[in-house]
Amino acid sequence: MKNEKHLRNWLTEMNLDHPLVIAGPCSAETEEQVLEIAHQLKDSDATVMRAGIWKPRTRPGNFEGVGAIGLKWLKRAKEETGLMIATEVANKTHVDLALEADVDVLWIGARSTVSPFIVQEIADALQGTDKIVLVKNPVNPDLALWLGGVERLYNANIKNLGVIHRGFSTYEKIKYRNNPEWQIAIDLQNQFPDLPILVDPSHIAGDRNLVFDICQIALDLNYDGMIVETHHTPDKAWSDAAQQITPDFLKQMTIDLRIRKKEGAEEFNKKLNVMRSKIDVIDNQLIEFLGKRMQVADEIGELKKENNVAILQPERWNKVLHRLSIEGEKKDLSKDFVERLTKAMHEESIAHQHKIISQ
Ligand SMILES: C=C(O[C@@H]1C=C(C(=O)O)C=C[C@H]1O)C(=O)O
Repeated sequence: MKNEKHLRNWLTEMNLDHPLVIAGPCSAETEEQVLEIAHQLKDSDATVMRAGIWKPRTRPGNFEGVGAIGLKWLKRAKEETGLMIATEVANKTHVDLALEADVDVLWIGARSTVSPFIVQEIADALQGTDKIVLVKNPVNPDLALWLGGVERLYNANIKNLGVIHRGFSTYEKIKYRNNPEWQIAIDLQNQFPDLPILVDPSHIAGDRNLVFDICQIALDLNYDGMIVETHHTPDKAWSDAAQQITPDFLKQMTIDLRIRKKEGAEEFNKKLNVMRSKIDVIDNQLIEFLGKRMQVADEIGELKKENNVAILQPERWNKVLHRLSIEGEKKDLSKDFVERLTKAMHEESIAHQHKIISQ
């Protein structure tokens, strides 16, 4: 699959003057709930209403979705409000039932994207459909697996495609439920600038108080829209209560979010170019200094070789890490960034010395 302009046709044809909004509850719970939310979303920016019908949870024993009956409720919501409807599919039966109910947008969940078997089954069941199919990132930070999922659909002649960035699982506790790892989505956009990308702030955040900020970051990174869990009484939701927002909150949020221009005017460009040349000079210096650092690491490697001393020196390495994190703090660099940078430098100097010692 190559990037092609036509990848965004389905989105362009929606003719929206704002980012695409897909909103609705984590799970369809009752017919009344689905219809109530649909009517509250009717005069919002939402074009599509979402609701989970089948909800396999991390651990069994929780509410696992209402099943196929929920599709009837969604269909009724569509008839009454004109909203398009969306749900998650995870196997051929789901696809067949969703197509029968004329669901407009189908998405593949993060736990399905990890499995090429499942994605292929879904792709085969959807073969040639003109429905919109969105692929959530896999739970693990693996861009090839994510794109592989999209490609399986593309190869099954499904042309209305997009991706949803919902963040990645981590073992350590972090501020977010799922780590956004924005760089992965940026890499995806670099390879496929015309493949529509939506943010799922609800699953990244796990907390409704963070939803706005995540949407703003995504818009600043040129995302095309958002899929947001929205419930009329979020605290009473049967699943993911903490991360759902109300339709009113959504309406205010889409007013408050700042949509920035892709490019600026002439005066802006002049100033920008001056600043960018400064960055270019500094980047060159950084590379030059890194090269110099590696030359010294090479000399240390020669010395270690002559004296038969191990490459990794944990005590020295810990001192370097500690010293640079203090220096970084003084320069207003985040601890996390300095740590990652220092580790990357260390890895490179270990690789250099390894090459020397094994010669
Ligand atoms: C350069 C050395 O080798 C390794 C690389 C280090 C670094 O890049 O700063 C530090 C300690 C060693 O693990 C060294 O021993 O000083």
